[in-house]
Amino acid sequence: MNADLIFAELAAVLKSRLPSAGGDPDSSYVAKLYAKGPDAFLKKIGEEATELVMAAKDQNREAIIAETADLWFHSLVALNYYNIEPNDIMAELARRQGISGLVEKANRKDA
Ligand SMILES: N=c1c2ncn([C@@H]3O[C@H](COP(=O)(O)OP(=O)(O)OP(=O)(O)O)[C@@H](O)[C@H]3O)c2ncn1[C@@H]1O[C@H](COP(=O)(O)O)[C@@H](O)[C@H]1O
Repeated sequence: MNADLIFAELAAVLKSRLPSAGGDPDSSYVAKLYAKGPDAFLKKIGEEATELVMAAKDQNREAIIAETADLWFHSLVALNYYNIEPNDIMAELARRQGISGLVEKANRKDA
């Protein structure tokens, strides 16, 4: 299993679900979300994040995995809508590699 490939393949499918690409809300969950507008998928991100927190509080491993998948999926739906590629997030994480969060925070101008 190759995480990069899975993200890239999913991103390509999500692109095809945009209204501009002819996504059909009658046959596609993602196209239905896009047809409803950003509030619909942004609300799902909030819901899935809450469900992940509850799964973690319950120490339910299977639920943590499932809810994280739901959260990542709906986040990718949102990223695609805003024309941001999964690779853009990977690049940001790569940029942060090796920089302690404590050091980064201390160096913020407004810290
Ligand atoms: N990875 C996913 C994926 N993960 C979760 N979901 C859907 O997300 C929805 C929300 O999950 P919930 O557990 O919150 O279910 P719910 O409360 O009944 O949902 P709501 O009615 O509140 O929206 C469910 O309908 C899930 O099936 C997904 N739907 C699609 N994908 C991927 O997206 C591709 C395109 O999907 P379509 O656009 O539907 O063809 C698929 O081939 C998959 O690869």
